Amino acid sequence: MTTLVTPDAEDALLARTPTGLLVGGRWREAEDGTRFDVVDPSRGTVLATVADARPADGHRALTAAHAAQASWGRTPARERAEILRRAFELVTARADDFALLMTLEMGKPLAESHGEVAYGAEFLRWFSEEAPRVSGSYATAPDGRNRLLVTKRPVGPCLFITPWNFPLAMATRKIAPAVAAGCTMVLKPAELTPLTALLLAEVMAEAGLPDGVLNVVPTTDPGGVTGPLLRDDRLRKLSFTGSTPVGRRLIADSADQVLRVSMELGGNAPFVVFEDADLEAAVEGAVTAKLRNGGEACVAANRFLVHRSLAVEFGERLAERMGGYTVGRGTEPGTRLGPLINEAAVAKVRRLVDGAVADGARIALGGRPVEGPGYFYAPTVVTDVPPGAAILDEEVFGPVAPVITFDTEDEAVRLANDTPFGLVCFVYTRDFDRGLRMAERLETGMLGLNTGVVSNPAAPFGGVKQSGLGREGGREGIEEYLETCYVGIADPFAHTTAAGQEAR
Ligand SMILES: NC(=O)c1ccc[n+]([C@@H]2O[C@H](COP(=O)([O-])OP(=O)(O)OC[C@H]3O[C@@H](n4cnc5c(N)ncnc54)[C@H](O)[C@@H]3O)[C@@H](O)[C@H]2O)c1
Ligand SMILES: O=CCCC(=O)O
Repeated sequence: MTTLVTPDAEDALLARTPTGLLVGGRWREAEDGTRFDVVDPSRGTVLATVADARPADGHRALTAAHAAQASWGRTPARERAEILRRAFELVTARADDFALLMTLEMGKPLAESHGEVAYGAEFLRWFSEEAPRVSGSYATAPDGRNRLLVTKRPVGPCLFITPWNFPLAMATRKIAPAVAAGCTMVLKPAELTPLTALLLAEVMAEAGLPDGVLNVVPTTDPGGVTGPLLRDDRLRKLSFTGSTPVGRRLIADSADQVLRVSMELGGNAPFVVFEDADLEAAVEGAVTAKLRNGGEACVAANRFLVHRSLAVEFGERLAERMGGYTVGRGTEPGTRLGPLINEAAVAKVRRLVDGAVADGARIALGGRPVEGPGYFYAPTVVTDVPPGAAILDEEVFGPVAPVITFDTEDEAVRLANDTPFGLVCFVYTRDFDRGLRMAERLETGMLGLNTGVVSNPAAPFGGVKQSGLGREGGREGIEEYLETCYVGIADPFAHTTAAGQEAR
């Protein structure tokens, strides 16, 4: 079989990728020397073994971050910006390495991994430009007397917990604003995809990040390593990206220290197609919103709500387009859909699809795992899904598009909002007023109007309801890492002479 990358090139990259813990600028083994396997989801075989941090390693990492905080926080913003800019250039220069590593450990096709390199690197560039723009204000109180000086300072040492689905971008989306703001960090990457984060840490050091500013502790015991850090009063902030159940628990665990928290959690995105939509554009957007990252994205369209007058044709065209996707290992030419992350993910998708069929839905495409090694599930379109089916309530996190119908705008709004999540909605309509009405009526942090992609480092990414707290990216992203400090100053004219008072 031909591949875009030779096995030798894969081995060479894996051999030069760090596999230790990064603590205080030094690569080291776990305290008890344990390591864990990183698995290739397209084959089920072991790619590498990585040091498996223990609670003592997490403690050391926070000690290093805490020790580095004071001098890092005082480093001029321009210097921090230049480190980020160099990191952007280094990641871009090593795009082939980052892309291949993500394809190997996470499974997405190489072309998509390259897309993530560009996306992830852009957070470094965007926040290199934001770092020198942090500013405060000076004002006179409304009664004309005291002066109000408002400044910003770094929050302090942060803990980052990231998921496996975007191994680079979910890390840079946190690291870049933290560096820009002057915070130090402990990063715990997902145990399924630690290699990309470790390579990124190496590149950040090469870009000039001082020792101890970024510490990385992969572990198979995430609760055991991060729990004590949340209770340690040297930590000032937690930023988490992952599932809502884990996020909910981490918010509770952060309450003891009253930590600042940012939460990027799960979604259940509706993709609404009105009767006046450009149908071809809607199908195109639907394929992107569904199959980007193989459907393993928090912003993946999870429910297709289509006006009854278009539903049959939409379902047929969607099935035709998704059926054209070649499934395979991400390094093989022509592959457009890679494997799911592991066996449990395949079992979950299977349960949801089989459950919908048992409830009366119809399979228009696919509907089953792909035979053979690895964790593949065929592109799938399910139509006539009845209300109440679990597939409409849970994040599918796979290449499955359930289609349901509606008759009126009010019904579309009711169905779209009928979820505890509120991350993103997609709306297709040629009526701009209707688009704006939907932007105001839908309970969501983000809305794609006639587009299937909203993710952009220059935009505030985040959700409402149980999809999270706070925003990443955009002008807002750096604020998550800054504290506001206000200094009240006595009226500078209060004790001046009569002449001085006149000058007031
Ligand atoms: N809103 C967003 O920006 C966004 C982005 C990517 C993924 N996600 C969501 O993430 C989920 C998929 O990712 P996942 O399966 O890796 O999620 P997950 O919640 O299982 O794991 C996320 C991270 O949390 C860690 N973790 C798990 N249990 C923990 C514990 N008790 N204490 C501390 N850390 C713990 C994991 O090791 C991993 O690093 C989906 O729900 C997806 O929607 C959201
Ligand atoms: O999985 C969620 C994050 C995806 C994105 O940033 O586009």
